Amino acid sequence: MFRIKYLNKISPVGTSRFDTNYECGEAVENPDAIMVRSASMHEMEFPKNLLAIARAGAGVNNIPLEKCSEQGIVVFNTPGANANAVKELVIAALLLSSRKIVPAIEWTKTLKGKGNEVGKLVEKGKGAFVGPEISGKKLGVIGLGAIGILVANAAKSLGMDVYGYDPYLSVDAAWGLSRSTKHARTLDEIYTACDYITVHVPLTPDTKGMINEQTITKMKDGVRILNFARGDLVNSKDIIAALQSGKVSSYATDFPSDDLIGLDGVIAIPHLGASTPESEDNCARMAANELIDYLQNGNIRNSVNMPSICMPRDSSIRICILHRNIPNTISLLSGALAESGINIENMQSKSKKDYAYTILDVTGDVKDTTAEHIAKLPEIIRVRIIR
Ligand SMILES: NC(=O)C1=CN([C@@H]2O[C@H](COP(=O)(O)OP(=O)(O)OC[C@H]3O[C@@H](n4cnc5c(N)ncnc54)[C@H](O)[C@@H]3O)[C@@H](O)[C@H]2O)C=CC1
Ligand SMILES: O=C(O)CCC(=O)C(=O)O
Repeated sequence: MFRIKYLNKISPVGTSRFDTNYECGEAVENPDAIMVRSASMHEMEFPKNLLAIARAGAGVNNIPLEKCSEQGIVVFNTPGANANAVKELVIAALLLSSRKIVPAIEWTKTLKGKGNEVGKLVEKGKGAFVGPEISGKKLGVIGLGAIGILVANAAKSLGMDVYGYDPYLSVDAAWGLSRSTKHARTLDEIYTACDYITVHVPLTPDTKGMINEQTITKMKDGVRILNFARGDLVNSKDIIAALQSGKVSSYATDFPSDDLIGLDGVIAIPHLGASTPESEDNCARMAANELIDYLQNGNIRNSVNMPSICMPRDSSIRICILHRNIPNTISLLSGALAESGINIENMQSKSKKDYAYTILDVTGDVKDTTAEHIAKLPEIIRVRIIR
């Protein structure tokens, strides 16, 4: 029996994947795995037996990755599963930021009760809400991952001239990108050329505050900025100053903070990027499948802190070892198993930065003490025997 704790509401399309071998829910104690959306886990103490965390979504800045790696906790996310939902909201925000739609709707509400005068007042007042078309304008997309690519391609089909910047662009992503997207080799190319700039990078120490006074100064006067990635990518104080000076004409964000709410030019949305039934279902399904395959088979797919390994089961006993990425670890492992008379039928080992994962399908007399024996070897973080 595995115990799965939910830290947020997870779509039943995912949770229904767990059969009677699982006890699941928000009240589950001492879990083997956790499913989470945006809840912050930075202050949490993890139980010793916690094997995995699945983020039903893309961003993992709410999870203490290094602490998880050190404790042998595999962290999964669901790449691309909510990308279309975010893309659609970003396209909506491009139009909202251009056409002054939100203040216009608010103003229209003030006409309530004016009776037959409404039509006349509308025609008289609408001039305050003129805003440019997006067609023919330059859009800079920073970060061409699952979301950035969809935004770039959709904007292209709406007639925009799209510039993309991503120094780590994957080959798969490059194949998916419209060929007419202009390749910006530096951020400055985006900043100096674009009328609209949208950010789709993860929040990391490198990207934190990347939109700030210094970078805004390089942008065109009246630039419109969209942030549907993470609030801390943009320095709030600097964007507020730029909105007040008119340098930035609009800031659309999915991450409101107290200082931004209600300011002229700010379009603040309550983190709705992934809030569609389709994306909630996709993320939950993918996250549940990742957990099930890891808990039952030791396979790792879409982990952000450990290498991916998926190996078909070759024998009824599988030994899964998370360890540090240090030379000679594999030979120590195979030596220890040989000493215990255990034969390796099949194995895979992969590393990711400082960590590595080895799966061994074995035959022989694997005792419960075998795991304890292997765990005593240097650089081993966690050993699991799956029967
Ligand atoms: N508003 C919302 O509800 C949602 C927000 N997000 C946010 O959007 C971010 C992106 O999501 P996905 O596109 O699904 O992730 P992804 O991992 O597919 O794409 C991220 C891209 O950013 C690129 N990148 C990383 N550092 C960069 C840098 N310094 N400069 C330029 N490019 C850089 C990577 O190479 C990658 O191609 C997530 O990390 C998350 O924070 C994601 C889903 C929903
Ligand atoms: O689960 C959510 O609603 C948030 C989605 C998100 O921000 C992400 O996937 O990074």
